[in-house]
Amino acid sequence: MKTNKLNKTFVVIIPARGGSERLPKKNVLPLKNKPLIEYSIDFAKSNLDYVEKIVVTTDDQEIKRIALKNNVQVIDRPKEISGNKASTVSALKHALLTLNETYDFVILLQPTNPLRPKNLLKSACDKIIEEGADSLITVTKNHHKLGKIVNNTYEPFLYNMGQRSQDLEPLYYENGLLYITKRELILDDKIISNNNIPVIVDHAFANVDIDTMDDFKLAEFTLEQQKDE
Ligand SMILES: CC(=O)N[C@H]1[C@H]([C@H](O)[C@H](O)CO)O[C@](O)(C(=O)O)C[C@@H]1O
Repeated sequence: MKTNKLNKTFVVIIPARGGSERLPKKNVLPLKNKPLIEYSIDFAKSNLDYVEKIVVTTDDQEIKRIALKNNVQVIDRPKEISGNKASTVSALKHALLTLNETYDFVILLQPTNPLRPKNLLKSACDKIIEEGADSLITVTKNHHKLGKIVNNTYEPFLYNMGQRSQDLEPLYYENGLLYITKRELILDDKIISNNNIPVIVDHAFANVDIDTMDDFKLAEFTLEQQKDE
């Protein structure tokens, strides 16, 4: 296996089920004429100085065809772990156990987060190695004043009504852009552990996480805006 400057091996795994419910066939929907999954494949390919291998795991023939056309390895994801309740980690674990090679870290790229800042993967890999962590997750600062509805009444959550937003305790959301996890953790059915580190992403791309047609339209809009900058 070739090694990168970090002397660790990274495999990118892109899990792409065929049977999305809210937005049918979402992983292959054309975003500006390119199937959604190709954004993650291309992103991984632009980082081949860090990444040893790119793998798509899928139960779907069309996704398989697109992945093969892009020259990446395909792992056939068994039906039992391809339903709408199947966890992402079960697909990653199956892929790792199916591959003949052993890698130090898995980089998970979700096809539903097609837009990522250019240097995200390299800076995240550098960070997890520098800090000696076993897992890494990308997050973004939340700018909403969140609350709960209890007994038909709104209750502010972790703030007081009228409190200035600058004075609130910062909260972050999981943006889904990228995860890095040590092989052993995945084999133990975990994507992040208590020893994880966050990478804070402050970029419009972090708002794009596609579950619905509205999310898809936001992706189109965000991509269009970015082109103008
Ligand atoms: C690695 C991981 O846990 N992925 C999960 C993602 C992310 O939590 C989300 O994309 C973050 O924005 O959410 C799901 O797609 C979802 O909510 O249906 C389930 C999926 O297993």
